[in-house]
Amino acid sequence: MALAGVRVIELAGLAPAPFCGMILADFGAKVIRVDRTKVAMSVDTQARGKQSVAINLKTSEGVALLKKLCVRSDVVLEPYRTGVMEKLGLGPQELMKENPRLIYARLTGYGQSGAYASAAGHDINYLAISGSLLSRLGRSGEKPYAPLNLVADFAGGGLTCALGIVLALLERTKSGRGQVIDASMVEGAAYVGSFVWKSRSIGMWDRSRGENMLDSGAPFYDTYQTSDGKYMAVGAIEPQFYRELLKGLELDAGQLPSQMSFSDWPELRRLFTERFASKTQAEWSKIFDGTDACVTPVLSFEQVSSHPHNRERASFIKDSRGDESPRPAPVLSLTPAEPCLAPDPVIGEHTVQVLEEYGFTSAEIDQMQAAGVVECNAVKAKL
Ligand SMILES: C[C@H](CCC[C@@H](C)[C@H]1CC[C@H]2[C@@H]3[C@H](O)C[C@@H]4C[C@H](O)CC[C@]4(C)[C@H]3C[C@H](O)[C@]12C)C(=O)SCCNC(=O)CCNC(=O)[C@H](O)C(C)(C)COP(=O)(O)OP(=O)(O)OC[C@H]1O[C@@H](n2cnc3c(N)ncnc32)[C@H](O)[C@@H]1OP(=O)(O)O
Repeated sequence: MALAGVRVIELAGLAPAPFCGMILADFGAKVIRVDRTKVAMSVDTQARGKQSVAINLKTSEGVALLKKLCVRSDVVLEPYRTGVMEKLGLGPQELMKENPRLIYARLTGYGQSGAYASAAGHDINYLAISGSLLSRLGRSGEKPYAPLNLVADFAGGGLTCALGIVLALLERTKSGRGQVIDASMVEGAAYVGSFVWKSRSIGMWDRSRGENMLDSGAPFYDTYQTSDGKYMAVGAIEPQFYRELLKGLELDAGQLPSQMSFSDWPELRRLFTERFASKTQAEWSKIFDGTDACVTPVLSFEQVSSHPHNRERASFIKDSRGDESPRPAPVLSLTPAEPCLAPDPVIGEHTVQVLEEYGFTSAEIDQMQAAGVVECNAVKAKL
């Protein structure tokens, strides 16, 4: 796999950093998640392929231990509020002094500087501050709407940070040096939203929220309920695809206003709504599959892996417990990801194994466990 041989120390966080760690693990990195001790259960639902070491960083021995792990690692990924790592004596200066090749990835909401740097926040706040995004999301006449926590946490945060890490690893092959990555979810989300910013120049966002072509304003770019309470997604933007949409809906283009007549959009939407409500999702799929109308069923969790397209590409995988999740993307022809199918690690499951790999003796591990510096839960995990 592309990242085989790369060692990552991931400090346990909420959502974006775990996703970043999972991407690296899926593509072959050895990812060691550092959990707190005395925690009943991990909230990391994106722990695929990771190992867990439980270290109490509120002890000087725990801090010294983490430093030792970082000396022999390629990447440290930290998800804490600005200044937390420095307070622990684990800031970039300390860790990179001992390992100048270390890539120090800091994944935060607001970045390492600026008025909000040390404030608490979540996806919705980062999306709000990114400006172009939250202010533009939502239906006409309604308040802004946050679309799950996908944009800031995962696209702007976890994914962007993973890109930064891979870029830094690539650069290190030339300079031999690591670097600090300041991955701010506000900036990552705004960057993901570059299209919104840069397409203002062609008038894409001249109208109010929810009244433009791609923000649910246009009737040909929206979802419609079917007679069985399911939905179809319509993305028939280009005229040739729009013609196919009308054909499938059995609407006569000659009797309708022009596609791009804003003032007629409400009437067109009413017509489309009425038509879609007359058949089931399966019936509409049969009509539109194999056409260029850009009309697809809105699939539920239950439907997704059995949809013919996803099934053919094996786009969803099942782990050893039978739980389904998306296959890692993209697909690399030479070194594809090989996602681990074993259950996620419990906290401290790999403490002994990892510390032994990093050169600690059994006696040293026992001593740290007795002193409450580390927690080893391997036996519990096998029960
Ligand atoms: C919208 C998403 C968030 C969704 C998350 C939800 C999925 C989950 C949130 C709550 C979960 C539920 C809850 O936990 C209760 C149940 C628990 C049960 O086990 C499972 C079911 C639950 C219902 C559970 C279910 C779900 O998991 C939840 C609902 C997001 O937007 S995520 C993005 C958040 N933002 C960031 O990541 C930006 C950067 N980070 C921050 O700004 C802050 O970290 C943050 C997130 C604001 C949290 O601030 P906090 O004050 O709590 O922490 P920090 O200031 O960062 O400091 C960390 C302190 O911890 C110390 N520490 C770290 N590691 C160790 C260690 N190994 N040993 C000892 N101590 C450690 C560190 O030194 C800091 O200590 P100090 O405060 O003293 O400096």
